[in-house]
Amino acid sequence: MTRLLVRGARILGGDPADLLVEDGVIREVGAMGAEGTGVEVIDADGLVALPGLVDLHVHLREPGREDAETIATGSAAAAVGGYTAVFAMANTSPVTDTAEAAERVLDLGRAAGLVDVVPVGAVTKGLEGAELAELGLMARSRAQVRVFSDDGRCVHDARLMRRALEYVKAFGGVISQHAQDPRLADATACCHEGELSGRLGLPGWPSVAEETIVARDVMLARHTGSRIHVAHVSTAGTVEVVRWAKAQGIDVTAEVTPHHLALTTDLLAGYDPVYKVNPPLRPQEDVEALRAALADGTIDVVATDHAPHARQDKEHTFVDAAFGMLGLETALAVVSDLMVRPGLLDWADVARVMSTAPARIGGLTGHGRALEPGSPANITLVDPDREVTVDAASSRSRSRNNPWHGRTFRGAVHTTIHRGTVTHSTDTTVMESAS
Ligand SMILES: NC(=O)N[C@@H](CC(=O)O)C(=O)O
Ligand SMILES: [Zn+2]
Ligand SMILES: [Zn+2]
Repeated sequence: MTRLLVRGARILGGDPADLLVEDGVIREVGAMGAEGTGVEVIDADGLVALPGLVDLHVHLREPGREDAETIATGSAAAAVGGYTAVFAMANTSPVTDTAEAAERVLDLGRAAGLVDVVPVGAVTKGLEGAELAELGLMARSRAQVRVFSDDGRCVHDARLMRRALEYVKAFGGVISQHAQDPRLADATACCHEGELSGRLGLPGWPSVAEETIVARDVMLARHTGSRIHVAHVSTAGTVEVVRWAKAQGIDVTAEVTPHHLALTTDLLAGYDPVYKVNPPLRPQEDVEALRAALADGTIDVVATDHAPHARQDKEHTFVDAAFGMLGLETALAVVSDLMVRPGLLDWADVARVMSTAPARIGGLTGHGRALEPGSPANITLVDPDREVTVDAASSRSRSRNNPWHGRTFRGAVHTTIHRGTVTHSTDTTVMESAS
């Protein structure tokens, strides 16, 4: 029997307690005596214990672009970031649009063994936006797909979106929408449309291209009685729509990325493609609205949209570079520094937005649970006072498109425990007591 004792962690930032883990399950929580023999002990004095983090939105690139990331390297980055489960988007090659493809992602995740890798199924075949994929077969497969998304592309055909919502309702699924009206923001659009895009001569991506799709989708969710999730919200107007829809009782949830909470469009002035991302970085007013919406619960989740890209795809002129940036290893530090330190969120809120809510939205029962006896031992220990300076070169990701290189954050993941096994630790004092 493998036993692990976490000594004196502040549960959700509250009172300290000991957590005893046996065979992948939390057995006891409280004040425990001497550990006895054969117990691995983690001294968690001063650390905060959260339920293992869950990321609703990552790109792991396997199959097809293993030069940018694999399920194994992405899982390693996830463990470093405090994650115990990640939802792997379907925009791989081939696309995850069949039961077999979804099961393959699941199996590769299990083989890597560091986090639960949960496949997201495509909404439409080949992400082409023309014909629904095999949603029911993916749902009934071993992978039990519950989240469907054409992420990278918008499901822009209202009739298809309506059908998809009706379909997934039958098995409690959800559609995660990449909201980008392709007529208002086409594939070349790469900079928030405003004064700066004009000055830089970059094709503009107006906020309204996101907001109109979200407005349409919440009405389709109301009409169908189904569930919609808005991926990577980037504008204040989208926040208003989501707030209104929730007030109507519409079943909508929303996520924000660490980069949209922290970075603004003026970073594009140097034309550095590391800041090229979809949706684009927005002005400060939007960033502030996003922070406020996360704090007041209008936005449910922080998801990274971890989007690794190989050098040859990213190191181009701005207009030719790929969209996307890394996020898994740094998300908790960004949220700690930007949201917890100024008092916009407390650690119980972080547990909600980075674990409980994403697990619930994605239908994962083994994650996001209270740290109490009987729960699976998915636990993240955070050192709220540790300062870390991000070094892109030391990333576990296979890619280097890291927008945080050189930045210092206060608050860092200390240890990640996945199903009772330590998958990441910054602590050299983790020890096995003599048996
Ligand atoms: N976010 C991005 O800029 N890129 C994502 C796709 C996406 O999330 O839309 C990718 O797959 O690289
Ligand atoms: Zn997207
Ligand atoms: Zn994405």
